[in-house]
Amino acid sequence: MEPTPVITIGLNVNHPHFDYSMEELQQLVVANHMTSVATLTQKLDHPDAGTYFGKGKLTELTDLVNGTGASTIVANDELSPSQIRNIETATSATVIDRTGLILEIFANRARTKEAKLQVQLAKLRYQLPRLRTSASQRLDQQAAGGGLANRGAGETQLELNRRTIERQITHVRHELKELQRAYTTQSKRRKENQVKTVALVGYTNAGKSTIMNQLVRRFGTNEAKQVFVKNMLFATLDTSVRNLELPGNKQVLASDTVGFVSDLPHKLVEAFKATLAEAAEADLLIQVVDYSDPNQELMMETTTNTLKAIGVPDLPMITVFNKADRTGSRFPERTGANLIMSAQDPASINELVTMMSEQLFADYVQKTYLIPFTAGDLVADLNQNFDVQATAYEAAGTKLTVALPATAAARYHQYEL
Ligand SMILES: Nc1nc2c(ncn2[C@@H]2O[C@H](COP(=O)(O)OP(=O)(O)OP(=O)(O)O)[C@@H](O)[C@H]2O)c(=O)[nH]1
Ligand SMILES: [Mg+2]
Repeated sequence: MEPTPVITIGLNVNHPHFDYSMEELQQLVVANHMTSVATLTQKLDHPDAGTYFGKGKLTELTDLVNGTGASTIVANDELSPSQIRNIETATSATVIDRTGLILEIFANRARTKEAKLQVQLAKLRYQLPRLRTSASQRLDQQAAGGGLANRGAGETQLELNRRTIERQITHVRHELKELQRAYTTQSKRRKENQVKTVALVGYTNAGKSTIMNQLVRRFGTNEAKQVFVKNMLFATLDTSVRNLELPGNKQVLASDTVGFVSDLPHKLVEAFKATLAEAAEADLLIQVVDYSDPNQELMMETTTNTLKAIGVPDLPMITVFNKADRTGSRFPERTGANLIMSAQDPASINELVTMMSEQLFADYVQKTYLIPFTAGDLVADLNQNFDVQATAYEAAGTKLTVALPATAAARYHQYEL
């Protein structure tokens, strides 16, 4: 199927990164299987309350619609319902705003039950106020035309629609709660098992899923389970968790999360709070940045703000400047908790894993034990669960040098040399 041709429009109201946000709108359009055939922008002190653009620009837009034959207009801002309707009336084209566009992408891309419910909830919340405004304006028109009887009927219909949506919202929230209860149980079990968790977070298209796949390929306990990678905004919408075993028998759960974007609709941030709970509870965050993108600072700022908005606390973080192969920079190159790297480069992945290990297993201690031959099971235990660095067989038993968490070391205290 050919992508739908659209016209992208934007209003520059003192926007510090206006050009970039328009560029990103083009990519969002592509992610929704559309293509922008023309762009129209205007600089104003404030949007026109009724028509977004000023009068002259609106005429220009109408001409552009007629000239290009595009039947859809995509606006770079969230529009009011009356702005949408007025532009549609003037141009005879369908208008989608930035929030509606992102909601559509998410709706088409959601795969798991939870993601689908989250998106559905966000859509319903987006519709609710729109329903009220548009319907009440219809009521005004009816009232102007006379007939009080009509007005009553209209109100009833409006009430009915609103109640239907509210009921759906309640229903979806209930289903989500059920799912989250299951999730909480899982996460509690993980905590009890003291398995360390890391979450890959960052701007959409930075390479989070690619890094996840490299980690799974090299350290995964179930190699087949790769995650979806694509050069497209919002390739990942669900959090996927994978088991890793880092060198030294170090168990780690890694989660790949939904990417962020500037001006991510508030309703969606809300909606993905639960999905991103994985990140909120992680022992370590790996923020992935596209080092080859000139707008990387803005992207990092957006990531920080979004993490804050969804209530992720200040967690230990490694910042990965990815796609260095597309820049002139040397890689892998580490400075403190920052790593310049490429997801395609095995040495980079090794360096990242070293950094992860250092952060996650800082509470590991090194011990030397002498395990009598009568307690041979313990030797197998230590080998299976921890990082055994040296083994020697002596007359009194097996001598092992092991790196292990302090809490576990307490269990073997009596054998310590
Ligand atoms: N050249 C180069 N390309 C990369 C690198 N890492 C990822 N990519 C490419 O960047 C694109 C996006 O990668 P993903 O891993 O899907 O990005 P993501 O951060 O998971 O994106 P979302 O799921 O949309 O948030 C894909 O085309 C990858 O092949 C890298 O180190 N170098
Ligand atoms: Mg991804």
